[in-house]
Amino acid sequence: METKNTLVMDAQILDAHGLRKGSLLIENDKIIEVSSSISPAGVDKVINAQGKLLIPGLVNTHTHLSMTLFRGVADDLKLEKWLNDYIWPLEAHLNGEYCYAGALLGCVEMIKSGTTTFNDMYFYMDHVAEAVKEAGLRAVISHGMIDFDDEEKRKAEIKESKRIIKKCHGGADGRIRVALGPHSPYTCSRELLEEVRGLADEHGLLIHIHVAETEDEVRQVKEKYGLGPFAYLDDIGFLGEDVIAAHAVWLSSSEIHILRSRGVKLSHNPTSNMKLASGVSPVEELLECGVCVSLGTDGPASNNNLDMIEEMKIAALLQKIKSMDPTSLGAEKVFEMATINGAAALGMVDEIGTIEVGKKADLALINTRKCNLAPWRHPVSHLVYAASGCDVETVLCDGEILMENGKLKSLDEKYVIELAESAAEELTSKA
Ligand SMILES: C[C@H]1O[C@@H](n2cnc3c(N)ncnc32)[C@H](O)[C@@H]1O
Ligand SMILES: [Zn+2]
Repeated sequence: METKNTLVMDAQILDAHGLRKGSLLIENDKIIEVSSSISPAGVDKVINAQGKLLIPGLVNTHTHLSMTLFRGVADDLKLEKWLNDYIWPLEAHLNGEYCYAGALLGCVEMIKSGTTTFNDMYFYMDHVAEAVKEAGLRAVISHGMIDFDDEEKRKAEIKESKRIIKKCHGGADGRIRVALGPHSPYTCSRELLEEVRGLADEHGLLIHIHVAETEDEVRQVKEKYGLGPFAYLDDIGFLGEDVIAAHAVWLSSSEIHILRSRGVKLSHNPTSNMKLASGVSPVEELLECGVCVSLGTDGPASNNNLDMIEEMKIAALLQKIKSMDPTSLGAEKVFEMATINGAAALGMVDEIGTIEVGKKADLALINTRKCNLAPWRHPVSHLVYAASGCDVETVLCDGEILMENGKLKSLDEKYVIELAESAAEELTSKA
């Protein structure tokens, strides 16, 4: 294979290890050198990063990307009503083309706001994979399985998951991995969850699931199984280091202990939890107990965007209000959640999440010379509390430049917006 070099010159480099000034040499998909100065002689492409902050591409560990199509259709509702009366009836009209269009739009939004890896649970995932491939992003994708105790549905869901594993796992030059996506303990039978555990063990795949999102869920699971959602999942032998659970809002202290001892990874989704008034996850306590908590936006119909920079700020602010203590979840910690913890949650800690030699070149450059970031003083604070996704200028994933100086390279933004607009219009007119 022909080698291709890219040099990111004179940046302020910020990752979970701290801040330093320097340059970065990329060969093909990987970072091969980080030092105070690297000569541009003989390099194929030079990115001048003077006055820019270089961060690891952000990791969004829970989303439903194609739900961009439902942005703004059902706001200001509780989860149960939102799903039952609005979202699920609309989703009954989905098809592969619509999911592709919605996912492509989501990819544009993520690239433009500095996210390079995401964990997606939805439907028609081979079409979502196509969008990820074209966009140049990295993703873990799972078919969302719901059986409501119906054996026929269970078989169909498992069959679809197996089809997606076969078709998409390792796709897009290894940027796509497939996980198993049982929706939740209140929509999936015990049999389905047990089968998922078996498949995860057999194929070495991650499990992506919603758990303990609302008080109503805890009530339902307790009524049916006599235990809280995480205690129940542990009781059936479902939990392990390969499980990434979204939300984890309503937890007992014994369940926090279970999460820690089983090595379960969490995805905290503060905006969605606030918008649906689901509750406030005890993130600070979980982190103190040694649980890996990462960050996600949830779908763009309950957020209503995919901006991980905004999500970091909301996560930090929400913990401060929960504890009524402004020292809770400071900027450094929340930045770790959006980068290295996300990488750890997805089993990619050796590949992404920090800026280090040997890791993938998944990076975002932020313009520091913006009115909302002046005076440029405290990079991690400015990133979390003052910046937004709009301040991201240049993005690389797997060594490829996906956006340069605000211009998308891998996708045609105007075309993608039009495609999604017409898919959304067609879809909502059917419902
Ligand atoms: C994969 C499935 O998950 C649903 N979904 C989207 N957002 C949430 C949420 N916050 N909680 C539970 N389910 C959700 C999608 O609408 C789809 O039906
Ligand atoms: Zn979700």
